[in-house]
Amino acid sequence: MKKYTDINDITNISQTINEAIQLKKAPFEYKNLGTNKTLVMLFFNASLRTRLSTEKAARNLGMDVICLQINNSWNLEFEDGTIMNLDTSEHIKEAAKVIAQYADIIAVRAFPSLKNKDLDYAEVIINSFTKYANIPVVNLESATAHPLQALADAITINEFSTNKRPKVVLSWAPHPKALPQSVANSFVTMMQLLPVDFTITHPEGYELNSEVTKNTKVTYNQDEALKDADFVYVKNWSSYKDYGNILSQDENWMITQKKINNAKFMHCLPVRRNVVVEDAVLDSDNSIVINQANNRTYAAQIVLKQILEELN
Ligand SMILES: CCC[C@H](NC(C)=O)C(=O)O
Ligand SMILES: NC(=O)OP(=O)(O)O
Repeated sequence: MKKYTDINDITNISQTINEAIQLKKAPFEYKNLGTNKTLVMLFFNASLRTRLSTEKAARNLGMDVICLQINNSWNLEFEDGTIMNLDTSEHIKEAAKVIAQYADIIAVRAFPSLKNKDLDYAEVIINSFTKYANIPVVNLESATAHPLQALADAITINEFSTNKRPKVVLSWAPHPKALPQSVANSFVTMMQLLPVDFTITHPEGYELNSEVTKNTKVTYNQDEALKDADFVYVKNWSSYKDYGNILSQDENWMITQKKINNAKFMHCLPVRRNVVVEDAVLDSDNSIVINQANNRTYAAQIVLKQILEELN
């Protein structure tokens, strides 16, 4: 693996899932693979799980880790040819090359603007690091994707599946803030690669990018979608069509015990209790969100392992 900015950077998804599950059973088996190698993590936005699980994964492989809240560093310029006499202090061309001298692998979190769809969907920030750093780049959630989250989700579904072709539902839920489509996009992309019966449900106006959803089943009727579900993956996202805007905060889309029945409840976290999902669900045996968050370490570890193997 040369980089992990997109789920399609994984050559064999089922093998990668199985290798991650093996790593989970023996997390220090490759503890010398990353000796004298450094992971530099750059955060333009907040994080808990990604920040901690990715560092844990790197250290499990013997890597050194340096983490920078880069939004507290110099304000970077990403456009070519700009006369930088306003509020940007350093061009990504210099910053990426300088950082690459301190790192063997760079990992970046940069959420979308949710203002400019073309710029966001051009993935300017993470693609600039990939272009100018010339070392492997890992996506810690970018403007349109969260591939490490999706890999952890796939590992979790593999672990908890009780039948060969489980019914998986991605349901939108309300949230007071306008959130990225990144997690939803990557979950949809990952489900399209797995042997699952997959349905997306959301209110009208929340259709995801059709280049992502392709021919995946979509319904505006949440009750119909949730019927006989084995896994219910819940996430809020802002409108793609009416880019970055909140069109609904309909409380009827909040997940309740009554709606979820015996399905396993999944969410990438952080989750707004009693807005996205009621307490009763999160506090029940239906919820596997803690197991799901634990799998973030092994998703990151198998990705870093495959990148290190290519470097060594
Ligand atoms: C992992 C989720 C990160 C982010 N969530 C928030 C609350 O900003 C999102 O929805 O993309
Ligand atoms: N799910 C996830 O990426 O969590 P953080 O935003 O806390 O890293």
